[in-house]
Amino acid sequence: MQNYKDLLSDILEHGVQKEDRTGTGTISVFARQLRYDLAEGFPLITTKKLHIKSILHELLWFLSGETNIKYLRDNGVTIWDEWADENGDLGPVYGSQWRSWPTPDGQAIDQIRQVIEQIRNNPDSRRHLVSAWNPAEVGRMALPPCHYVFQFYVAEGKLSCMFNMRSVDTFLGLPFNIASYAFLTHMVAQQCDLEPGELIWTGGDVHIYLNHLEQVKLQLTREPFPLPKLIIKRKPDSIFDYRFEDFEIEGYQSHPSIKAPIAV
Ligand SMILES: Nc1nc(=O)c2c([nH]1)NC[C@@H]1CN(c3ccc(C(=O)N[C@@H](CCC(=O)O)C(=O)O)cc3)CN21
Ligand SMILES: O=c1ccn([C@H]2C[C@H](O)[C@@H](COP(=O)(O)O)O2)c(=O)[nH]1
Repeated sequence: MQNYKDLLSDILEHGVQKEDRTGTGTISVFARQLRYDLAEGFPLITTKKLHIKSILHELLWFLSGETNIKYLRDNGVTIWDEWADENGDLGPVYGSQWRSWPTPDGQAIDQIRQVIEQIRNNPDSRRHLVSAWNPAEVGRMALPPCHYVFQFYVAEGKLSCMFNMRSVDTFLGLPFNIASYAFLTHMVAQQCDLEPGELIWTGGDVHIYLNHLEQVKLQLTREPFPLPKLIIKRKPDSIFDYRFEDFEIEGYQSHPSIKAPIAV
């Protein structure tokens, strides 16, 4: 994960001060990319300890199509608490757009089901896309999608994934997002009888919040460890049948966690 450290250094060196919606203030650069070969290991940040449970439950919750935080709360995950209303609702965020994008004639499109069918039946297609950015519904979302679109690519028996983010909290959000899409790519590959290929992250407004600067500098003093491995213990019947217990991360060696306040 040296390239993640390089990105932090890049922002410290080239970032310009920008005010932001949360009032916290950031230093920010525009448009960056990171690449991970999933055959070389599972891309978990090792220069601080990550809470894998939150990442995996959030992904399973997206895939279930849910947009109420009840499932997360029931599983001890609090990362969406600040954005939910008094009923726990977030509006039509990721899960809703991924699984039931509304059509003008009152139907709904299950983009996840469709993209998996396409990958299986027409792997060479250049249209393996899932979009969470629905301009007609963004106004009703607690937070407009940050990772707003992802694309799969099949070549030589391998499945690669690129995910795009319009806005990136590089210290708190990005390590979660990279791990989450790595899990998703492994799962889709397994479902389509492919090997995992590359994971590519593309970021737009890539920032460090001003109240994360000390944490970032501490992280930059730490040497990365070798990457762990992901083991998926069985092959579920469909992409919607994975359970938390199906996943095991083997050999995750990391430096201690680093606390930081989240900008709301
Ligand atoms: N400012 C901001 N940054 C984000 O990354 C972010 C948002 N807002 N809003 C929506 C979601 C929620 N996400 C979050 C929220 C909290 C943590 C966080 O506090 N992480 C802690 C561990 C917390 C835990 O797992 O319980 C960390 O140290 O990584 C991470 C991602 C990602 N998103
Ligand atoms: O998965 C996520 C979700 C959110 N973020 C970050 C990016 C920004 O710091 C905020 C969103 O604020 P906007 O004003 O809507 O851009 O949350 C993330 O990094 N990853």
